[in-house]
Amino acid sequence: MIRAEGLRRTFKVGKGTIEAVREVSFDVAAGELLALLGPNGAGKSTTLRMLTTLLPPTAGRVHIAGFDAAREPGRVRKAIGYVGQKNASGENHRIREELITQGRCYGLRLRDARRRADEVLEILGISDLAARVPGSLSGGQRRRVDIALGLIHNPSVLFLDEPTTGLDPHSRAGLWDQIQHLRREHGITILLTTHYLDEADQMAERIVIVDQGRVIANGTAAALKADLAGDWMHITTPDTDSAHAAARVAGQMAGVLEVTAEGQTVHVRIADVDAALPAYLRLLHHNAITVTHACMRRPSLDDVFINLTGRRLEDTGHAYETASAEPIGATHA
Ligand SMILES: Nc1ncnc2c1ncn2[C@@H]1O[C@H](COP(=O)(O)OP(=O)(O)OP(=O)(O)O)[C@@H](O)[C@H]1O
Repeated sequence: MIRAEGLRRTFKVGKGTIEAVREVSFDVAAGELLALLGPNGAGKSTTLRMLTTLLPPTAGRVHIAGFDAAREPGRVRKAIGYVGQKNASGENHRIREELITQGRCYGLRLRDARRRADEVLEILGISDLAARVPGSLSGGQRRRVDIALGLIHNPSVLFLDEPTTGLDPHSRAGLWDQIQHLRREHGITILLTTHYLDEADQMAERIVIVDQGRVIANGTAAALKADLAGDWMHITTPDTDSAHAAARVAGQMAGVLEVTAEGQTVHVRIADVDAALPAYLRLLHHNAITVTHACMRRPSLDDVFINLTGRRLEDTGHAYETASAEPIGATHA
């Protein structure tokens, strides 16, 4: 449904050139929900703007719903909805009237625009806001109105640029329910960008990680974590000699990716920790090594990013907090 092939975009700034997108290629199947994740300045918004015909690529091709974006931009625009980072509705226009006006801009007859406006209000669960003006709404309500506007012409593909940024955790969870509902009940293909690692982890079917204008990973959260990070086991021993002995034992186990001894503790990165931890404890017992504490940790998407780039997502820009760490009502620039 969405195909990005060798996308590249440079910007001239003064005498220099910024390579915002160097090489981005991926596909999104019909009905799939894909999250584009990456640090600030990675090239996510630029990619989205190229996919939605708002910006011509320096090189590469875009196909949406079978149409070539360079040759048939009008048909692509009819097939897609785009919800940018800024609010799309006028401050003082009543929501339903705004929806009807924008529906008319897409060529809907008045009767159809009215019917569709009521439909999208219903889909987004905001029928009670029909007569309100955007200026009087909460952040979460406004984002729903923006998405309703993006859906007014009944697109089969929806692009959302950081739809949950600036929302409190409760509104964010509610909006995600709506986004999941759009995909599940209405079969809409959705591509969104997000800052929130845990949000991408829990909600997206597939994640494309972008860094410095390039795709560096593409897969389900579970597959990325299993392939690129591995699970961890941590065990503590009574003394450093025991820890070193325990590290040697771990080094002989199948599936081990990394072993470090730190004081009395041993950290082991390994595939399939569920099976590995009991096996490791049995081996340590067999080697007469005492264990005073043992635990395991599944990797996060941040671990995936560290393994790919050597940097933490949190350190690469601002605003890479996890959803739960953000105070209620916080906003982002
Ligand atoms: N119109 C422009 N002119 C010059 N440079 C630009 C322009 N648009 C984007 N850039 C630069 O291209 C790079 C990629 O920007 P982009 O907005 O695509 O990143 P992003 O991943 O969406 O970041 P964020 O998460 O902060 O929105 C950045 O260095 C940005 O400053």
